[in-house]
Amino acid sequence: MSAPRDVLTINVGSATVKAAYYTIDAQGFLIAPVIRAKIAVLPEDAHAARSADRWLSQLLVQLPAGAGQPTRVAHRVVHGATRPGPALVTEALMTELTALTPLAPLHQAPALRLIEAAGHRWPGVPQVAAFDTSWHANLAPWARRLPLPASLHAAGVQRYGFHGLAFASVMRQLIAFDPALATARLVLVHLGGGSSLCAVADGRSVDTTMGLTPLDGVPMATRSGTLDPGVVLYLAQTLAMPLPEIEHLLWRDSGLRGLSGGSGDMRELLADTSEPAALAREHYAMRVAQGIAAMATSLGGLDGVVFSGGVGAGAASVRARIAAQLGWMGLLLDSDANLHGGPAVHAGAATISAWVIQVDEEYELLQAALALGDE
Ligand SMILES: Nc1ncnc2c1ncn2[C@@H]1O[C@H](COP(=O)(O)OP(=O)(O)O)[C@@H](O)[C@H]1O
Ligand SMILES: CC(=O)OP(=O)(O)O
Ligand SMILES: [Mg+2]
Repeated sequence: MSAPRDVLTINVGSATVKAAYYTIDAQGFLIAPVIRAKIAVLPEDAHAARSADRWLSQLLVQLPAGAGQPTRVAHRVVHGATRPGPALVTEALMTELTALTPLAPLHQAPALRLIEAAGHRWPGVPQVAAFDTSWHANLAPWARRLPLPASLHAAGVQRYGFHGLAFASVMRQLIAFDPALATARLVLVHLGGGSSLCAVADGRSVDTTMGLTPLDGVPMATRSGTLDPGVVLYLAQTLAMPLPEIEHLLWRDSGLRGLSGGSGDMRELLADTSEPAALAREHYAMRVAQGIAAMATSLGGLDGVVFSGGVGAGAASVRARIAAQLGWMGLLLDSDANLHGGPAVHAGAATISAWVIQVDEEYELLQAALALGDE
């Protein structure tokens, strides 16, 4: 198989679907500007099977006509269980990834349907899947284990962690700014539609806030994050709430949306002067700040914090509010630098450096496509 020349990348997030089109030479160097496309995921897109082909069309019309003939397509697939790296899409792989669908209901099915839609549109064009979970392949054993019996661990009920392409992108860019950070103790704070934190030592994930599914950890736009498991039992047993309703509640009606009683979109919440919106912002910032301290504890100390994602990189006031809880540990932001979005946003007196990075998951997908280029 010859080296890929035109790579289309597709990244299904919970709030957005992002595509990028790369034209590269045989050595993998870009020979034309990257072209990007983005669409919002709407509530009616919950029925992913019907949305994938339309999403692909909507993305393609944002790309120039010549960009319609990729020689390789690379997809972000959120759940890859313990797969350590990207893989070429085969029927066997699709079967394996389909079995993981219940563990990532907002992401897995849409990504798999997009793989099928691209397969129909460009028959014979090789496709690559790159997994969010692969970044966490070296989690500390104690972090990998959930506090449950070993038989469940053996059955796959473990912490996998997510946002791996985003974290890889953050580290790639961060090290370019300051090579010394390659060996530092870092907490990566990815706040988007979904949000998770990652404790990084020597460039590797050792702990993270998401677990078996991307429902765990800090509260998100519409997901609850960590919740007393007794709540789920109470909803089912005492309130007789059917399981599909519980699932809908936890994935789509909780987090910022549940707290505010309205929007889960941080841009809207920041403009909302109501009391529930204020409570939602406060709860969110406190839980994220606690998460940073928890991840720092996993590392035994902290050298740097990096904010990313739509909220993390886009909302200076949210960063300021989170950092305001962590001054005691030496996280101090420079208000001007923070307002302007960095990349370095720490104050002179800070003992922990702070950064803002725009993730480029699409570039990580390109690397995955190139890595499998000659198979
Ligand atoms: N400038 C901004 N300020 C605050 N929030 C923002 C900003 N830009 C985007 N967001 C929020 O970021 C979320 C989308 O983040 P993103 O990382 O792009 O999405 P996804 O999780 O789908 O990858 C949306 O919920 C939106 O509320
Ligand atoms: C894993 C996950 O939640 O991804 P996103 O934030 O892109 O929805
Ligand atoms: Mg994302």
